[in-house]
Amino acid sequence: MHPSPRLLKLSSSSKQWLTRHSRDPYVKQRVKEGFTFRSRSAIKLLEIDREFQIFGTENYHPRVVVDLGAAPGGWSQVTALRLIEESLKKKSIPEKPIERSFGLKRIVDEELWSDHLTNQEDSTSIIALDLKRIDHIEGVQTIQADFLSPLATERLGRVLPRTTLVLPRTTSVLPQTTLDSPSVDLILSDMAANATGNTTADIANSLRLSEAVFEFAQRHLRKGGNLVMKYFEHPDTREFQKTHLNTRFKHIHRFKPKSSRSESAEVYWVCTGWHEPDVNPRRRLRSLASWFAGKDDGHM
Ligand SMILES: C[S@@+](CC[C@H](N)C(=O)[O-])C[C@H]1O[C@@H](n2cnc3c(N)ncnc32)[C@H](O)[C@@H]1O
Repeated sequence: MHPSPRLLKLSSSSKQWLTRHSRDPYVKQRVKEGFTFRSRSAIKLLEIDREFQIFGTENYHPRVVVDLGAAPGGWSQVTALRLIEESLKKKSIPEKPIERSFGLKRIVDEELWSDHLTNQEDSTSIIALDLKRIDHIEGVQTIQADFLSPLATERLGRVLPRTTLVLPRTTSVLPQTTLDSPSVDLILSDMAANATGNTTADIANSLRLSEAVFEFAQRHLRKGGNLVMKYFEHPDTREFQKTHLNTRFKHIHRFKPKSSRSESAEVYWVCTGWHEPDVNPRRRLRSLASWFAGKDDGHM
């Protein structure tokens, strides 16, 4: 077969990309059964969820999810669909696995969907942020901002649901004290800075994003909350895991989805069980020893 005239005009790297793209089974998978996820990345999140049940188990039901680096919106679509599925499961309404029915209308009818959005008990909050504009997704609030800018912090702070903690009264004279407590159950970050071609600079940029996500978790992730974050394999990212993630999460897994291209250095941290920093020196020493021995899954 002769290549089309349009293909002939492209550079050889673009041609290679197009050929690889058209043969990629995961690109085909995202346009299955009449519904198109906006990104191939959506399939990676489905894989992560299948492996680690990040959207729900019998006794874990995330209600507030923040999706960072969300454009064009594949992960947010998956999140919206999976949270509905889990809520239907709770109500014992038979759900169909979304791998087999990607379309929202195939999973729930309009009535169930609007019931889900208005029912306080079930209400979920999905907030998606990106430098780029994200087209509307039902059930998802979108923010266009640079996550590293103060504007993003301010806008996220404004839309995040508030959970107020009423502290016990110490005396009847002083007024009751209330505190805003963290409200986020799950943070997703598929953020990736544009590659510069300089590995040192690329790793530094990627670490800056990871550190900002960790700071966000310190302010907003509730106890027991979870985090899924993309990173690029490098000794510096190992160090970041040791000094940051290992001190605050109960379990840390490093997971490379099958749908992630093998030539890409991207991997995902799947971190569960956010907790206060561990101050027991003996336990910290034991965990560090097993970390150095390479036996851990990052568990401190
Ligand atoms: C791989 S894409 C995410 C794909 C997305 N998970 C999906 O399924 O559609 C990475 C995204 O990170 C965003 N990004 C990179 N740096 C960012 C920053 N500082 N603030 C916000 N978004 C950022 C990029 O604009 C890009 O859209």
